[in-house]
Amino acid sequence: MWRRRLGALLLRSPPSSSSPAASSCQRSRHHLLPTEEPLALNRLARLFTSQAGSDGDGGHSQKPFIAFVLGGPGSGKGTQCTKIASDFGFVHLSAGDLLRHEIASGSEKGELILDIIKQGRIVPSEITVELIRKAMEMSNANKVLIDGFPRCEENRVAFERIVGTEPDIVIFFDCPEDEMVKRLLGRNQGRVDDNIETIKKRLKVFESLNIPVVDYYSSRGKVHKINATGTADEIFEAVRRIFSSLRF
Ligand SMILES: Nc1ncnc2c1ncn2[C@@H]1O[C@H](COP(=O)(O)OP(=O)(O)OP(=O)(O)O)[C@@H](O)[C@H]1O
Ligand SMILES: Nc1ccn([C@@H]2O[C@H](COP(=O)(O)O)[C@@H](O)[C@H]2O)c(=O)n1
Ligand SMILES: [Mg+2]
Repeated sequence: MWRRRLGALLLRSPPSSSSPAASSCQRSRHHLLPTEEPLALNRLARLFTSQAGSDGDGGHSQKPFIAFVLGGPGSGKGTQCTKIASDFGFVHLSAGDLLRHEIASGSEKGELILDIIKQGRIVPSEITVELIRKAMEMSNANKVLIDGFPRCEENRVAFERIVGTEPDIVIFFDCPEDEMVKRLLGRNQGRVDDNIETIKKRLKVFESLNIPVVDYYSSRGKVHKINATGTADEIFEAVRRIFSSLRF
């Protein structure tokens, strides 16, 4: 059972050091918020030790099929994920949406996340991975799209460590910067990061931290690169060809 393996992995995880919260991808080691590590590890350890060996929880006994969906800000990840979810029966988990939901909850962690998102930086990996892990557990899905994750090498490593698995495929939407900027400035959804100053920072972070992750998965033969120019429907035709050829 993939969850049981995850439990074992968690219980073997070496303790991380605590440090003041900052954007973890800008730092070189794994960091947790001061109160985060005992909370996360205890909760996870409890979950996986109490459920180990029990398939009667209604959960899937097999690892879900996981597609990471990457691309620059405004490249159309969310738009295409909605279509994939509807046509191919995937659950769509957007890392950005999960973080915004945490902000909306009014939690202390949400205040930290808001501050980082306003700066176009990357939220500490353990926070994001824990939100994704919980959402995966709750959805109980066997096909999952994880949109906007991993954004940096540390995100990637934290996912493998905490969730205990790798993506089956990685979709990469390749879009020119001027097109992404135009789309973001026209999005009009009231996002705190859709202003030209933050967009410039997000583009820099994308180039310096996210592209290396795409390169990593390319070297492992997992990346499907899609030209993200044209209409959303035209792009989805290319997406459809990829998903139609998969065996989940
Ligand atoms: N092919 C397209 N042509 C023109 N506009 C598009 C296209 N695809 C998406 N859009 C629009 O561009 C904006 C950004 O799209 P979307 O939210 O899907 O991007 P994203 O990659 O999820 O961005 P972010 O990383 O900021 O969440 C939206 O307003 C969306 O309606
Ligand atoms: N793995 C992630 C994903 C997102 N963020 C932060 O959220 C912002 C918005 O993300 P979108 O995918 O909705 O564009 C992003 O700019 C980051 O600040 C993150 O830290 N880690
Ligand atoms: Mg999005």
